[in-house]
Amino acid sequence: MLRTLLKQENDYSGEVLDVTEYKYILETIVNNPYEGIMVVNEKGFIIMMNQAYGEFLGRDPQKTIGKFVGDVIENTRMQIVLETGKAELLQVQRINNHDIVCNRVPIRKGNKLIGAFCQVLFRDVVEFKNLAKNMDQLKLELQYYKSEFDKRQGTKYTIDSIVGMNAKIIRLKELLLKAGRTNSTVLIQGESGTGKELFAHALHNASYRRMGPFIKVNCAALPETLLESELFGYDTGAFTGAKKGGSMGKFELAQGGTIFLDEIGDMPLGMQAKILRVLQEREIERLGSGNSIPVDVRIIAATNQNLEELVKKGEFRQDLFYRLNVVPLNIVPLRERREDIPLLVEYLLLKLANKPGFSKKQISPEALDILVNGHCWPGNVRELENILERALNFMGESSLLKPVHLPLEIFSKNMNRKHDFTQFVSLKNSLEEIEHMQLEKALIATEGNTIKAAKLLDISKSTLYEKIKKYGIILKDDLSKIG
Ligand SMILES: Nc1ncnc2c1ncn2[C@@H]1O[C@H](COP(=O)(O)OP(=O)(O)OP(=O)(O)O)[C@@H](O)[C@H]1O
Repeated sequence: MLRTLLKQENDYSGEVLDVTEYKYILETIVNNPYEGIMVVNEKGFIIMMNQAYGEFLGRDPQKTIGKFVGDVIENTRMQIVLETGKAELLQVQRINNHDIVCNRVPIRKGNKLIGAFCQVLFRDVVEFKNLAKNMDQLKLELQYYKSEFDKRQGTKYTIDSIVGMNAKIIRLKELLLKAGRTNSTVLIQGESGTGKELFAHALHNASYRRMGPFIKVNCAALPETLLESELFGYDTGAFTGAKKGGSMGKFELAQGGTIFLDEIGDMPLGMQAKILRVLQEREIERLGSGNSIPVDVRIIAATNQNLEELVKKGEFRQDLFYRLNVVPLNIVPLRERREDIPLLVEYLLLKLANKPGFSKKQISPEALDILVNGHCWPGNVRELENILERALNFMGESSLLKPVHLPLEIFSKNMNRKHDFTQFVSLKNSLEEIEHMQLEKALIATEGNTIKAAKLLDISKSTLYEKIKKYGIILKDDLSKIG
């Protein structure tokens, strides 16, 4: 019948097994030395027992044939399986002082139950427990690597995270989307804190590689020898202390995804030659191995240095520069797109509000005016983010970010600034505004010490208290509560 089945159900064009071969295969399976197998008829009499089961019982299997199963095997439940007709899988059964793990399965011919078989999967539950333990361990390891992998991917930013309506930023976003459709190498240049990494994340997420890994390498952070093994991995014995079995490098980890070579301008010349080779050949060689491994990786490089200048000085390879600069993205410094500052402030205040300990705050027009017009932003968006975070720390319970909450150097530079929005403010109001600011500033500078603050402002302590009351300044021991 099995033979007919094979003939009917298989389109398999190879040779069909004949009955003798089939019998041989089945016998080999039944007699395999790793698994005890026993078969009973519908009445519970043993009709087959393999050598492995016999050895485990310490009996000659042939001599068990025809005996009632309950007389041969301790704690057997074969009769129950025959009664219920239900399989019992992965059951623990105590035999010869061992807790074995077995399957008990009924055998049917049509609707009729004609017997059952038992399969000993583990001769001791300890074996099984060890396996389960190993599996738990593997599950934990898998979870760990998964979370590490997700962390490495860490591409939480998309094109929508790039805030800005400046024409150059819009053009850059368009370029980014176009580059997302290709596999071309991208070189992102821009001052520190302009958002180069943000653009790299967004590009990865805008590309077909978004489901693949995003692997970042800081080329400035490691000495040449370490950088090489970090990038290309190594084989067993590549150097003293090399892990047995070797290790994958970042290029291999980035297979199918993107590798982000940050601070490429700081890469040593020797390494530059090796990166050039990867760009040309699209393959890498682990340290200490003669074998090439093909890599399917998109390369994004970034630097805050002027690479062309470095090329002129002989500190950066010209050929590598050309290879990297296929799609150039030059990020505009913040001082050249001041019109984006209000948008960025709004976005960053929201972003900060999600951090523990912070809540949503508004910014006063005066403070915003200072941020837009009163500072040159050498640290770009990162500096703006830091300044806002610092201000939130100073503000305490106050809901409005005022100039006084800005860092001293920015605040003092802008003390006399005529705010753009100030059209016709009564003299009384503007004087009060300045007085209020000065009071808060002095209290911040003296960490809430009223004697020192009064001295700084050249007024008496009682006048200081009067004014504190007038402007509703909350004095708390904690400086951060001054609002
Ligand atoms: N256009 C933008 N919109 C929103 N957030 C931005 C923008 N540009 C930068 N940021 C934020 O500013 C911070 C600094 O950005 P990022 O780390 O990408 O700068 P970078 O140019 O890579 O800096 P570095 O050269 O120092 O490595 C990040 O928190 C980033 O999210």
